[in-house]
Amino acid sequence: MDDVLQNIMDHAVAVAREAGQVVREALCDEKQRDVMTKSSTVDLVTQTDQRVEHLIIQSVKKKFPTHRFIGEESVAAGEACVLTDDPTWIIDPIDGTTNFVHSFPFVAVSIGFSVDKKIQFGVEGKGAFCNGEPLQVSDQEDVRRSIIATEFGSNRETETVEKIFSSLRNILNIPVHGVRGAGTAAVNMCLVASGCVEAYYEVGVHVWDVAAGSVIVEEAGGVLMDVEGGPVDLMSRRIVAANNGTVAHIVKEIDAFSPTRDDAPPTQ
Ligand SMILES: O=P(O)(O)OC(CO)CO
Ligand SMILES: [Mg+2]
Ligand SMILES: [Mg+2]
Repeated sequence: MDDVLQNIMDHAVAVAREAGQVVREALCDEKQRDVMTKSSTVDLVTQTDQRVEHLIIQSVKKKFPTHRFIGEESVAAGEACVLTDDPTWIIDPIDGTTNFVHSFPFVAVSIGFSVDKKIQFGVEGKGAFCNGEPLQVSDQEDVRRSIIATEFGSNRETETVEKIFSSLRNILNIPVHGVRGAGTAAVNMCLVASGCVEAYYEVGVHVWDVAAGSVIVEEAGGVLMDVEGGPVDLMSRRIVAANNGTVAHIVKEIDAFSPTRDDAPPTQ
């Protein structure tokens, strides 16, 4: 990794730790978990999500004034969600806001960095690390001996819920050892990267949920694909992250659908 990228990554790690401390403290303070809603009554946000995103963006702007941002709460406030070739920070200040609101203790600050539309950190084969320890995906080849992670999302339209349950039924009937969900895409992807979950799939995620996790999974030796088996498209709101191509065959059990893309032009 060249010095410029290393410098950017060091800043990302420092600001993520600072943001993590704010989230950790807010978890113990009911006032900082006051809930508001966004696209639906189950799409939650708090002042802490907004405050943490502001903290990260301001900190990065000071050091890298020409860089661009895609931030979950900025997009919710009306900013465009467009990935260009420019250096871009893709930020989810709290991934797992529903967990956060309920003090269910699995949340992540998720920060990805892209140049030329490719997520950069770690792409040069340097590996993925958790507190300095290298991460490695599971070597399990048999999906029947696997744990699969997924989530139910925040879309409660009947047709969507039916498809989510249809996929879940198919996966359970393989049969797999178990199905789990941490309530955060970023943590689910880190569970794949760390080898305790073989695969994670979801339809309905956003680019800020999966940008950072995608490179962590790949650097830990895993594979990414679309839920219909093609190449992953981080703006498509569909993702499979697996330990290897064999377990990734769960794609044939997924009842795929296509939510509105993150980079779709806003409807008037
Ligand atoms: O808590 P957030 O950031 O809304 O993210 C959810 C999915 O969109 C969990 O990954
Ligand atoms: Mg999120
Ligand atoms: Mg979030």
